[in-house]
Amino acid sequence: MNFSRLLKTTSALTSRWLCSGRFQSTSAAAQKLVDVSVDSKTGVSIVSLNRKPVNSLSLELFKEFCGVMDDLESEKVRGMILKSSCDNVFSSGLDITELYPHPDEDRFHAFWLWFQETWIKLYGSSFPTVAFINGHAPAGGCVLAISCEYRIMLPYYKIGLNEAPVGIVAPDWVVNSLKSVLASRKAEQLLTSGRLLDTQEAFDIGLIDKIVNNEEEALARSEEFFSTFDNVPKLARALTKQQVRKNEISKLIKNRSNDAKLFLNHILRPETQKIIGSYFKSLKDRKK
Ligand SMILES: CC/C=C\C/C=C\CCC/C=C/CC(=O)SCCNC(=O)CCNC(=O)[C@H](O)C(C)(C)COP(=O)(O)OP(=O)(O)OC[C@H]1O[C@@H](n2cnc3c(N)ncnc32)[C@H](O)[C@@H]1OP(=O)(O)O
Repeated sequence: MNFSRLLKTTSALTSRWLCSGRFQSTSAAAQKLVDVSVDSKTGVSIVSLNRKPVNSLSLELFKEFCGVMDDLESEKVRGMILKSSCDNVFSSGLDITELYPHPDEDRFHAFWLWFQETWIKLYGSSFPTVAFINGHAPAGGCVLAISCEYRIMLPYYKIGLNEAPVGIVAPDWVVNSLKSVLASRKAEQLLTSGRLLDTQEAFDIGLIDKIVNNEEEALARSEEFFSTFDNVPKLARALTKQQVRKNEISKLIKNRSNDAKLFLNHILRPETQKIIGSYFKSLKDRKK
């Protein structure tokens, strides 16, 4: 099966979950979790995550994001910049309330499939993608950033995969996305320590590509990146990118339901619930 078909294909079980209307947000019409605008100068789409206060990643946000990615694919956009509408936070990672306390199993299964779907669409997009990391990007926030092709970050924020210290083990598709950006040894150090790096450290190890001081500079640097493809036929660029990324994506597509079951089992373990619970409490207590 060729890769474009594979991207559209998923197991019957997965399709049933992704296509079912269950877990529809009642306020979806009232509040957009993902905003899209077009930079009139460059024709590039700017996609802003808009789930206040910290863009924690919920099932509803993933669903809306995937819809936006489908639209951008069919409009054949020149490029996309992913950023945040929240002050100081790009994304705070998975919404911990999807994981704790003791999530409803059906919802968690659907939540995980939509997280996978988001990664498949972002990592495998045909058009060029830039993450403008305009705030902190821990855990799932970092996953979104490393799924893009190019990363531009404002100073003095933190980025990294801090799952291990909270008892969470990253799945292989996350590990491999990180290894597509960093050498294996650096990726392992970052994952096993769970350390969050500041902008300068992230730049020094190659986790991000540019540091900018404001949005205007970010748009200019993004444009430099997008214009490197101006003389490359769109289809050849897209197929080449997918050629580089297809093994990881194909592996997940063939293993989606199992991957979801594995994480559900992990999350439901009393020890994992306990660790996530005390982590969440410490997050809340920080402000007291
Ligand atoms: C779990 C699945 C198993 C295996 C999968 C393993 C790996 C897969 C790879 C991807 C998976 C990642 C797992 C995660 O993403 S778990 C989430 C990890 N996120 C974090 O550790 C970040 C936590 N947040 C923060 O550190 C700070 O909030 C932040 C620096 C982002 C912003 O700080 P700020 O001071 O600006 O805001 P706060 O006052 O802290 O936050 C405002 C309110 O929002 C709540 N909050 C913050 N983050 C989350 C979150 N991720 N989920 C839910 N709620 C969150 C915070 O508690 C505050 O609430 P209130 O106090 O106002 O009620």
